[in-house]
This record gives sequence, structure tokens and C-alpha cells, in this order.
Amino acid sequence: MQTLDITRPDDWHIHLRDGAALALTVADASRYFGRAIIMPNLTPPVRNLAEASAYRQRIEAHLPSSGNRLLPLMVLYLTDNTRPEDIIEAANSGVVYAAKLYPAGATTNSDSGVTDIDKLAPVLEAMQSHDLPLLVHGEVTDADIDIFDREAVFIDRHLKGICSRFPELKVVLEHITTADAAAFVGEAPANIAATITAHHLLYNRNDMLAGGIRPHYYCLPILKRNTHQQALIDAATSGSPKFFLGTDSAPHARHRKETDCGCAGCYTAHAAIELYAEAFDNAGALDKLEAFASFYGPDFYGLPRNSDRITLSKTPWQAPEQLPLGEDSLRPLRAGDTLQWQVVPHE
Ligand SMILES: NC(=O)N[C@@H](CC(=O)O)C(=O)O
Ligand SMILES: [Zn+2]
Ligand SMILES: [Zn+2]
Repeated sequence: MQTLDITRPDDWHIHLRDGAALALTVADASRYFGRAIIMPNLTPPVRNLAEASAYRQRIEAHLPSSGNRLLPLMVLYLTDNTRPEDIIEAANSGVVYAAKLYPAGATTNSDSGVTDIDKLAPVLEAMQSHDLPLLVHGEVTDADIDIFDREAVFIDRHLKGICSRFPELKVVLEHITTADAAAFVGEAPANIAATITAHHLLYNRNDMLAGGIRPHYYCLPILKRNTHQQALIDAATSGSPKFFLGTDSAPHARHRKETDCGCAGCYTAHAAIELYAEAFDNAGALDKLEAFASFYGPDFYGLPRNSDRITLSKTPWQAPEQLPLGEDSLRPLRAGDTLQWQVVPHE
């Protein structure tokens, strides 16, 4: 039996939601991950330290009393009304580890996002001087830009400008989906990094659209063609410290995805490290998984690497058909299908 022993990984991009959903999402996230960057796109969003602290307490109420305890790293949601003082207070708190830029209307719960990125300059200045990383949902929202081009256009129109105007600002381009993004980040200075999801490593748009439309593969940024998928696999397995694990696990009730106008987001937290192991195994690069999953994220954020370990074994198992999300249920990625890797419990 093939096994793989790695330092405990962290998830640098996850949606836990709130309320009753936390029972599922916190249990799944805390099973193997040491820390998680908690996305702030609630309704209303997490806009300041007080809201981040309150949200962290609601998450902590669901942490298991024994076994691994997840450390939630909170994130502020930038709006048109965010003030530099909000940033400074958060950066000094030990609770908030980043702030997130959602262009207004770009993705799920981004209505309160930023409408004019140029006006964010004083906030970005404060983030740069207080070493608070900027996390970016990098897509333009212009109706005349094709949905498959929105990430590449965002890099050209906005990200390049932000990076040159704030050369010391730490920036994470979240959930990258294109060869353009992988190349931009790969060639940028060390303070520019990217997260990559398991589903963007495992799938391309054919998996979502060929032979029938599969709403559970629909997420934003949308899956691209296979050449982009290959560029992401190459980046994740390259050994470059600029690319690290961020699941973007994003739960939506099944009836909100299987409908006329379905929500964007794939739920992968039920089998996150297992799905990454499969993607790295498929690429013949299992030896690169540990650094991607457990080293480069904390190194970038200036945090210590986890000191304990987990063990994966190549033992096929069946993913659940559905999971309870509060009063609703959700279909996790690969529902009912065979997964190749599982985590072996340590004594
Ligand atoms: N990725 C998604 O498709 N959805 C995320 C939002 C996001 O990360 O863009 C969600 O909150 O559902
Ligand atoms: Zn996003
Ligand atoms: Zn996300």
C-alpha cells in the first residue's frame, strides 16, 4: 500500500459560511488542516475587527473538543467604505491576517465589494505599511468581457497596477484558473503569490459542460480549457513557493445549484487534502505535495509551519452522495464517486 507522510497542511482560502452551516464546514475544515484563512463574504460581510472577532467566536463554538483544533485566521472584506483605520486596527489585532478584494458583483456575496479599485489607494497604502496581505478575487465584471477572459483581463487592467503602485504589498491572487495568472505570479516578485484549488487541478471546462451540464462543477473563476488546467498543474508541482493550497471550498445548498440560475462554488472540504493528493499523484508529483500544502502558505504569511504530521494512504473509498448543510443538504464534489487517497488516523 502506498502511503505519504506530510507535515499537517493548512487551507489558505475557505468559505465556512455562518449559522447552522458551521456544524458541517468547521468539522470538515478542522479534520486535517492546522489553520485556515476564513473568507469574509457573509451577508452582511465581515468588514472590521469587531465583526471578524464575533465571527471567529461563532466558528470556535463548533470546533471539536478533542483531536485536531483548527486555528481560524480571519479576513476583512474590503468595501467602498473601508477606512485605513479599520486596516490598522485589524493588522494589530492578532485576529485578522488579510483583507479581501472582491470587485463588486464578481462572485457569490460580492455585492458589497469594491466598485472603484483606484479609490482603494489609502487602504492599500495602510495594508502595505502594516504588512497585511491583500487577497484578490481577480476577475473583472464588465458585461462585454467574456467570462472565460475575466481573470486575464483583471490582471492586465488592475493587478499589474496594484503591484507596481504598492511594490511592498503582499498580494495573493486567489484560486487562479489560467496560464496567464500562473505566468504573471511566477514572474512577479516574491511578495506576489497565488492559491490553487484542487478542482482547478483536477478538472477543465469539458468536465462541466461536455455530455451534459454539471452544476456542481460550476464555480468562479469558471473552469477553463485543458491547456490552462495543465498550466496550473505545472505551477502547483513546480516547487515554486509562490503557489500554495487554498481549497475555495464553497458550500451551497443543493437546490441553489440545481436550478435555473445556480450559485457558483464547489464543496471540497469533505475530502480536500485527499483530492489534492490525487491531483499530484496524477501528475507524478506526490513528492511536491508537502511543500505546496504545508510549507509555502505559512512561509508567505510569515507564520511557523505546523509541527505535527498526517499520513495519507492510497486506499480507494467512496465520497458521500450528500452532506447536511443546516436544514438543507449539499452535493460535495465527486459525490458518490471513488476517491483514490484517504488519511490514515494517527494513534
Ligand atoms: N468560488 C466560488 O465560486 N464561490 C465562492 C466565492 C468565491 O470564492 O469567489 C462562494 O462564496 O460561494
Ligand atoms: Zn473568489
Ligand atoms: Zn472563495
